[in-house]
Amino acid sequence: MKTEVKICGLKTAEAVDKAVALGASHAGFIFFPRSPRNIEPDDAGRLADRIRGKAKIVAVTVDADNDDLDEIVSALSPDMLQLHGNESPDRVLTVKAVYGLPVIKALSIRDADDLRRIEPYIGIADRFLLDAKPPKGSDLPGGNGVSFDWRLLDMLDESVDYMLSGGLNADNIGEALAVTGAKAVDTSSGVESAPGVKDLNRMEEFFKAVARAETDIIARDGALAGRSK
Ligand SMILES: O=C(O)c1ccccc1NCC(=O)[C@H](O)[C@H](O)COP(=O)(O)O
Repeated sequence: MKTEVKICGLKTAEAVDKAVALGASHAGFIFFPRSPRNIEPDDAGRLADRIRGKAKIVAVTVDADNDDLDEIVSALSPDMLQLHGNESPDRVLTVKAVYGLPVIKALSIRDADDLRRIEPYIGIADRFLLDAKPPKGSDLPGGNGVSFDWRLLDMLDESVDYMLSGGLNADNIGEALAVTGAKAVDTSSGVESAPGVKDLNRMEEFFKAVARAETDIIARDGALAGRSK
């Protein structure tokens, strides 16, 4: 099956068009003023109009209140909301009820206890984005370009629908997919030339690396199945 790819932190028409041309399943827009990827809702809405129906439009917010969400949802008309702060399961339920949109709940992972924090959201969040814990000193909850130990995901129930995130780039996505078997991945700084500046060549390299990994995994699984006959 084709891996879903979310490109996050899009800010320009060139990057948005390229993401979709390369086959991105999701396009993420960041609404967090401290981020180098922050975008005004109206600007994001204009960019999203270029690709509506071709990739899912995701509004990424951090502990946003309803006033902020009202403005973002009305300007962007997203397909999904990504809640990337400390939103509780109750808050996720409220956001879903108020906006009638599916929610991706982002969780930051460093160890097994962090992964267990997924439990109260199961059946509430529509999808999870498993990102690395921000490094000490970072004032961004995401987009930090760091990975977590992917082997932790061995303990995750197979029914959990998640996107693998955190420090993914063309050099490590093959190993990340081989270790986790993730069906969906997310990248931001790994396809940038500077914070907030998407690099079209790096985006292309990322998609090529995903395609190579898919071929390798099919070959590996085929060889394993052959051996067990
Ligand atoms: O990317 C940001 O600047 C950001 C800021 C505030 C909240 C979330 C943010 N990013 C969310 C994402 O979905 C990123 O793609 C994810 O954190 C992975 O980023 P990276 O490690 O740079 O690939």
